[in-house]
Amino acid sequence: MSPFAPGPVTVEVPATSANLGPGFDCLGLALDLHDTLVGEVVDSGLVVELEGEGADRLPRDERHLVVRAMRRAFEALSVEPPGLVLRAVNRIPQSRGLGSSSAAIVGGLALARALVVDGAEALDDAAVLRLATALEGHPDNVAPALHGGFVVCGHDGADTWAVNAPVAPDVSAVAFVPPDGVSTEMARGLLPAEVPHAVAAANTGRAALLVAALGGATDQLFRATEDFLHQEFRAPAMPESLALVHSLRSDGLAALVSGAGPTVLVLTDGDPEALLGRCPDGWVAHRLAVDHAGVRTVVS
Ligand SMILES: Nc1ncnc2c1ncn2[C@@H]1O[C@H](COP(=O)(O)OP(=O)(O)OP(=O)(O)O)[C@@H](O)[C@H]1O
Ligand SMILES: N[C@@H](CCO)C(=O)O
Repeated sequence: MSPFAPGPVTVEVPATSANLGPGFDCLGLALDLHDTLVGEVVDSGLVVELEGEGADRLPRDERHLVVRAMRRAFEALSVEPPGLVLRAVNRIPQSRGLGSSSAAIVGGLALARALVVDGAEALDDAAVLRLATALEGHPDNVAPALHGGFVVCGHDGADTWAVNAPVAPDVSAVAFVPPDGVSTEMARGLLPAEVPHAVAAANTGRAALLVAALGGATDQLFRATEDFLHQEFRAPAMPESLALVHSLRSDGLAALVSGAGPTVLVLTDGDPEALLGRCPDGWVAHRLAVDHAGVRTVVS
């Protein structure tokens, strides 16, 4: 009997915003903007069809990140498909700090396990989180892409963990996406090896406050999105993003650099429409609700 489920199988995977200000590498939020992946096991070969964001740039062979993630999942499940077709409709802007690589990784792992009979039991969410974190290098985008909602997460040499925390129903976000990207790898290279104890202490307080603020104490969102660990260090790679963050914050708005940037995200418990006029020329503004589902298989 074939170990593979009859295809094609479709998964949808959300964009994510990591850090959210002070939660460097440990806080992330899933957002209502999705890539769609359709996969099928066939007799031979590899076909990759792309539409939308990155379709003119991304490789259409084994180097494609979704394909690499799928291969990793098949390996973990001890199966090897004779051939594979992947169709991707990409809506998440890439290299902008909205978790596109994590969406590709989590989407690829989820798609592969859905293509294997009993794959979801053999490769459960905890296993997907471990594999995805290993591929991405840190968990704060992959965890919300997997689970949806607001996630507190971390990893060390032995363990990877992710816990959902509540989000007040009136919280939503506006993302201001600049025309040019910055690679996460490059942005991580700008960070210092050490910070003073007082800086670490201040940042810890803001991160803890953010959990309470998103959970309902929304009058604290402005203070709770203050960061001391990464945003300013990355300014040389994204000066316009930092200028926009400063300008929005000077008006009391809970603005932050999304992930490794350069997108600027504003968290609000008010009318997001009112923020759209702050979008710089040439940038694109997205009003984004919180995604509570995480990656999901679409049953047609
Ligand atoms: N949908 C996709 N399909 C295939 N590869 C992708 C896809 N999305 C991203 N990638 C790969 O990941 C790279 C971008 O990853 P990077 O971590 O730099 O940015 P990001 O994930 O968009 O931002 P952040 O991690 O700050 O949220 C792209 O250059 C591409 O190689
Ligand atoms: N925590 C990560 C998120 C981007 O992937 C960073 O800021 O580098």
